[in-house]
Order: sequence, then structure tokens, then C-alpha cells
Amino acid sequence: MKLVLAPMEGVVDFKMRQLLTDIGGFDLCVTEFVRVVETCLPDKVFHRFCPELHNNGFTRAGTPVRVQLLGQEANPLAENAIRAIALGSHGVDLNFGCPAKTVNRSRGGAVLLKDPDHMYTIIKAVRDAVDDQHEVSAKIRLGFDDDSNSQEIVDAVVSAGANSIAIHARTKRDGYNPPAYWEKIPPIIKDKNIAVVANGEIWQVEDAMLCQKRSGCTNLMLGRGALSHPDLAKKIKAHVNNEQYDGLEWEHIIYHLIHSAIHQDPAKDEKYFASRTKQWLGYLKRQYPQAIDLFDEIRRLKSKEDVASVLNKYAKAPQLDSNHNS
Ligand SMILES: Cc1cc2nc3c(=O)[nH]c(=O)nc-3n(C[C@H](O)[C@H](O)[C@H](O)COP(=O)(O)O)c2cc1C
Repeated sequence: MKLVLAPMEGVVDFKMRQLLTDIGGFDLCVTEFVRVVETCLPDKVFHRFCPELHNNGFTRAGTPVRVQLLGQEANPLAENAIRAIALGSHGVDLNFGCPAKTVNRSRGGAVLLKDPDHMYTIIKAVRDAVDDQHEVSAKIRLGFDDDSNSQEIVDAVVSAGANSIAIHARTKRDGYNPPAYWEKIPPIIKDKNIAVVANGEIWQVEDAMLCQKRSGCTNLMLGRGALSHPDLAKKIKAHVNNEQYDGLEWEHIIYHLIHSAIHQDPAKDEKYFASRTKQWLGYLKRQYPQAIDLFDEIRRLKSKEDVASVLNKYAKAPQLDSNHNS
């Protein structure tokens, strides 16, 4: 089984990938989307979205990272795919799921689901441009307004030669509202020669097991579930491999938060750590009720020192049985 950390713009950045892969369980991370318009982007853009490129495309814990591109024109996407891989990206992922109006208005993201022929052209151009040993993957939803063309979408991805496809089992119209329609995956991937990763609404180990059963996919992608439950990937792996794993306690999560170095970003301003911590507590409260009280405690704080001193009161180092190496 492979577990992929989902791309999440503004949330799963370098520091969050570092934190979550330090905890463990993930086999691959996908970056936030890199917007491609016409030109080949300067290297600094790829390095900004994926600082791991300075480390041969691996997180601190050794998990490979793949750059995701979002755009509407085949040639610039192909050129930028070549560049991302030359810089050390572990393959390249193409975004066909972003629901943002600004992106869709310029014919990028989920709106391309309405035009599987154009998806084919994009994926084929990228696949042809990139050496065979590097994986090209596509991330899709089941459709735009509805899922009536989901088969055509998958056919386009497969016939264009993508190596794998991550299916967020909802339409663009569904947004992020539950449920995810895992059971809609098996009929559209039947007899297809492509690796499939199922995605959507996996918050607990039980959801992962049910998703595997209903989607028929062994490999899963975790998004918001991994933020609300930072050792979810590790728990899923332990469950599948029949291994003992007790799970992280709240104090350990705080410890990881402090040691993730989220607050050590010279490119960000003084308030950054506070705002990132508050954003993350918003996800954590789904799994840990303590996150609600902690949010209240730091609500008015802005400086990283003030926030860190509150966090330090609660932090406890986990047993270092994982590959955490901060
Ligand atoms: C805040 C946010 C940002 C996202 N950014 C991206 C992105 O940059 N690229 C992408 O392909 N999907 C993006 N997604 C979609 C997620 O990768 C994932 O498909 C979706 O959240 C469903 O999985 P989940 O139910 O496990 O969260 C984003 C989702 C959220 C909530």
C-alpha cells in the first residue's frame, strides 16, 4: 500500500510536508500547484514551492516529493515538467481538480474536466516530453457539474499515457462536502492499465479501510485528514501491517509543531508562525478537542515568541521510534 500526502495550496507547504513526513507513514508528497501560463518558469519558482529540490527532491525524513503543475496550454506545461524534473522533482503531477474561480476562468484546474480531449493533449505532451523513467500523474475529480463524463476523463488520462491517476471522488460542484463517492471509482478504472490512488474524506483508519474496499484501490491520498490527525498515515500503515502503534498524544503533536521549524522561515513576517499555528489548530480540532482551548489561548497573540512559549507549556517529546530527526 502507498500513501500519498495530498497537495493543498496554502496549507501543505514545505514546512507542513516536513512535519508530517517526520511523523511518518507517507510514501510520496505532492506540492501545492505551480501555476504555468506561457513561459518556462525560473528555477527560483520551483524552489519556492518545493525547497526539497535542494535535497534531491526528498523531505528531511526521506520522502520523495513531486511538483504539481496547473495550466491550460500543453507546450508550456511540458517545458515546465522537464524543468521540474531536471531540478529533482520525483515525476510531475498535473492538476485537473482545482475549483478556484480565478483558475477555472483562465481554463485551468477542474474546468478542464469538461474537455477530456484537451486533457489528453496536455497529458500526452507532458508524457512525451518527460523521460520514461519519470512518472507523470494526473489528479482529477469525477467531473465538473456532475459525473456523467467521468469515464471519458479517465479514458483520456489513460490513453495519453499517464502512469498514475489520483481520483478525488467528488465533482467540482460537490466541493469538499461529504461524502466522497469512493464506490464510483471501480467502474471507471475497470481493465485500465494505470495505477490508481483514491482520495477524499479519509479522516480515520476505518475510513481508509472502507475507501480501499469501496474504491478497489490499495493506494490512498490523504488531505485534510492528515492535518487533523497528523499520524493518520502512520496509523493506517501500522493497521495494515499488523504492527503495534499507540499513536501520538496531544502533547506530542505540539512537540512536532514546535520542532517542525514552521516558525523559522526568514522569508515570512513576524506574524507568520502565529497565523500558521492558528490555521493548523483549525484542522486539529476535528481530532483533538484540546485544539479548541489552545486556539483560544493564542487567539490574540501575534509574535512567534509569545505563541511558542504557550506551545512549550504543553509540548512533550514522543518516543523517537520514528525517523524524526529535528
Ligand atoms: C485548502 C485546500 C487546498 C487544496 N489545494 C490543492 C492543490 O493545490 N492541488 C490539488 O490538486 N488539490 C488541492 N486540494 C484538494 C486536495 O488535494 C484533496 O483532493 C481534497 O482535499 C480531498 O481530500 P481530503 O478529503 O482528504 O481532504 C486542496 C484542498 C484544500 C482543502
